[in-house]
Amino acid sequence: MDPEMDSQLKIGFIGAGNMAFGIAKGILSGNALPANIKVSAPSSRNLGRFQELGVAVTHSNEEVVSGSDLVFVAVKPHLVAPVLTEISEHVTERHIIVSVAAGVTLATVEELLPENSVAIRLMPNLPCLVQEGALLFARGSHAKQEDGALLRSLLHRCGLVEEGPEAWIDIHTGLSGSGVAFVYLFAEALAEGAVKMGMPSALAHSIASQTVLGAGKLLRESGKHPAQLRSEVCTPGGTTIYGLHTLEQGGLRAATMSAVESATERARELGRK
Ligand SMILES: NC(=O)C1=CN([C@@H]2O[C@H](COP(=O)(O)OP(=O)(O)OC[C@H]3O[C@@H](n4cnc5c(N)ncnc54)[C@H](O)[C@@H]3O)[C@@H](O)[C@H]2O)C=CC1
Ligand SMILES: O=C(O)[C@@H]1CCC=N1
Repeated sequence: MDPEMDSQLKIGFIGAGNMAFGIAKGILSGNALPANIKVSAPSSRNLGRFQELGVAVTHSNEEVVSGSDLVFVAVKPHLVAPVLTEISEHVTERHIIVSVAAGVTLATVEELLPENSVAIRLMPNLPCLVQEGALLFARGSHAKQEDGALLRSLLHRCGLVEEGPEAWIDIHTGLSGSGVAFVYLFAEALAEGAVKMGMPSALAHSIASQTVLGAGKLLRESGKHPAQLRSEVCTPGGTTIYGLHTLEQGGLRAATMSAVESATERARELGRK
């Protein structure tokens, strides 16, 4: 989409939580204008920070739908059905409805919207806030390639945006939607290890976050397999291989694989509700 169109598209958010805020911030760092964005939530609690972005806020979901071309549904998964039921009569063929709810399938979304509605399922993650998200979307049965292209263009400043089959969305939820929390747990443990060895906590946390950032940036920018980079850090008989041996004994690799598996299974379970 050309930047001109990008700046004219009317964008709505139903739900004013952490993920809506992350996507809104990412979008606003591109060509979208705050005046073209409207957000709804039942209480004013979370709306203040959107107002600080210059975005219009309301308590009416209907108002968001009526005034938008593309609407992100960013409520908790169990609220998607009641919200779609509520807005359904206001959804027309001009709308693109984008659900970011974990687990909720395109079939469920399409069933609750008028026939032939354009629906897209998107799984973002919280680093959209700093334009380093990892987002995967799948198009519903009436969403054309150009609808996907429009969404991709809108989100391009949120981070890496990929399209795939719907079956991969739950996996991406475990890998990346939830995966960021797994990385935070690891970062916390790194820092706590340093605190245990006598380093002041603030410095340990600052160095741990820079270590995660630097490792991630090098991994992405080098395009190397993580095992290759890991071997480049390891001096034979040096410190790293001793530490890695301890991590393997603690089952970090198996535990991490199981974490992605559990989160994926949970997303699938949420989708069956
Ligand atoms: N937080 C994250 O890292 C990620 C969250 N998601 C998905 O995003 C969705 C939202 O998650 P969060 O932002 O974390 O939740 P949150 O609890 O921070 O936000 C939910 C928002 O929905 C609003 N809301 C509640 N009932 C509503 C209604 N009837 N109409 C309009 N708004 C209503 C709440 O006031 C709140 O502002 C979930 O479905 C989750 O699966 C997806 C990827 C990552
Ligand atoms: O925990 C959750 O269910 C959501 C989906 C991915 C990240 N947060």
